[in-house]
Amino acid sequence: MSAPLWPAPTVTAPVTATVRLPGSKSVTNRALLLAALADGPGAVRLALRSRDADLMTAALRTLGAEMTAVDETPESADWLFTPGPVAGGGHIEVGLAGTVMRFVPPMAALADGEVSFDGDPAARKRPMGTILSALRALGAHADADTLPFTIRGPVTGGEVSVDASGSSQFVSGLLLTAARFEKGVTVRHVGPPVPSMPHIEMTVQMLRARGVEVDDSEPDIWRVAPGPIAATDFTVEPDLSNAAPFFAAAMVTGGAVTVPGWPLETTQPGDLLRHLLAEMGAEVTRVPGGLEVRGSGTITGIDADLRAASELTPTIVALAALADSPSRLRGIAHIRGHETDRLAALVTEITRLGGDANETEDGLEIRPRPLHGGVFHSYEDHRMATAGAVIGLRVPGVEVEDIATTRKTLPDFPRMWAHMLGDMS
Ligand SMILES: O=C(O)C1=C[C@@H](OP(=O)(O)O)[C@@H](O)[C@H](O)C1
Ligand SMILES: C=C(OP(=O)(O)O)C(=O)O
Repeated sequence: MSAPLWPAPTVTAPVTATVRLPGSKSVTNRALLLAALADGPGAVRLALRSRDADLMTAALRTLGAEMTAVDETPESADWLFTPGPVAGGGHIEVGLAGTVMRFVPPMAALADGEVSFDGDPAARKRPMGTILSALRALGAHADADTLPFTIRGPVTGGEVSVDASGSSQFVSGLLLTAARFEKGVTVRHVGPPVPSMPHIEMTVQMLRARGVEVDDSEPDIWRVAPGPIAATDFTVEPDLSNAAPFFAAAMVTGGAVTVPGWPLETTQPGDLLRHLLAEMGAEVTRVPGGLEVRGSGTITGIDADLRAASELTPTIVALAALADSPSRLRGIAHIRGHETDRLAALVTEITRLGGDANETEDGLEIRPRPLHGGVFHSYEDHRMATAGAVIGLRVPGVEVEDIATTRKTLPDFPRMWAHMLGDMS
């Protein structure tokens, strides 16, 4: 059965809007897990509500966390935690969430009893072997190398070598729980470069903010000392990566989009949009309390290494397909293991609309050509769906299949998109 089609709105006038974004998926899911492991009652405020965040809260409850949502809106919740021992015996559904499938198993290895994991059919294809072998090396039992699997502790911790070139989440997952391992952990990466390094910095910074001792002074080695994780009252930043399609709307239409609450300093890789979009021809300005992106309507192609911010690739590709010169994106071989094989999916969908793109060993080449309408498939990938919406702004007749898949990290993308466009479409 095919998913419903969403006619992407096309606009001719410049889009001018302020777009308030809900909390970061990456920060929310780290903060929730750390609050559940903390040494006392704490709070996670303005936590994202979305499929990935809901999967994390359900997983933590399965592991015994006592948590109550207060001040709920459709987009956010303030969670109050009363931590207790990690409980085994349960089953956890990870959906298609990398942060749940890679961050929760190390925590489950603290439980006294088995914990089983499964996820969407597409999740069974995502790489898991690296973190499951690492958990085995640290004392736990894991009965498979992909979903579904069962974890049984105890995990004692110690030293482990991993090849994290497939995902930074292998490192983040081990570090997040490691302070609770008897011996802490030393993770040594051996292999091609680790992608998405800002996400590891996010992990390290959030651990340090909770009193955990982390040594990252040597490249590719992270040491976490055993000890308590301090309880905090913590507020989640807006999701800067999710700003990408909205800023892209300003660029495609020659308008201006402002995102309030853009932090002055952050570990979110979405902050790299400031440089990437400027390089593609946007005027990017910090305005009081936010960030404004203004487009001229003309987009310049880009030659960029996106390894640090690989989750921005689908939006950058949508812009590149509408640019006035070719683009080359490098350093992103590992996104073949994201929600879908993003390199293949982007080439297929851009080509389907009359565009010209190809895969390289570690990225994509895009040569702009006039595009026509058609179905843009989303492959259960929220960022593929929003890339289709961006192209549809300029190309009439684009229909995005399964726009609801955007619920992975945004509670109501179609409403936000319509709100941004006002009555222009
Ligand atoms: O730790 C995180 O929150 C994330 C890390 C990155 O994963 P990869 O290192 O697999 O790219 C990123 O792409 C993903 O969206 C979120
Ligand atoms: C790669 C992504 O997600 P995940 O956290 O599931 O890895 C993403 O959001 O682009």
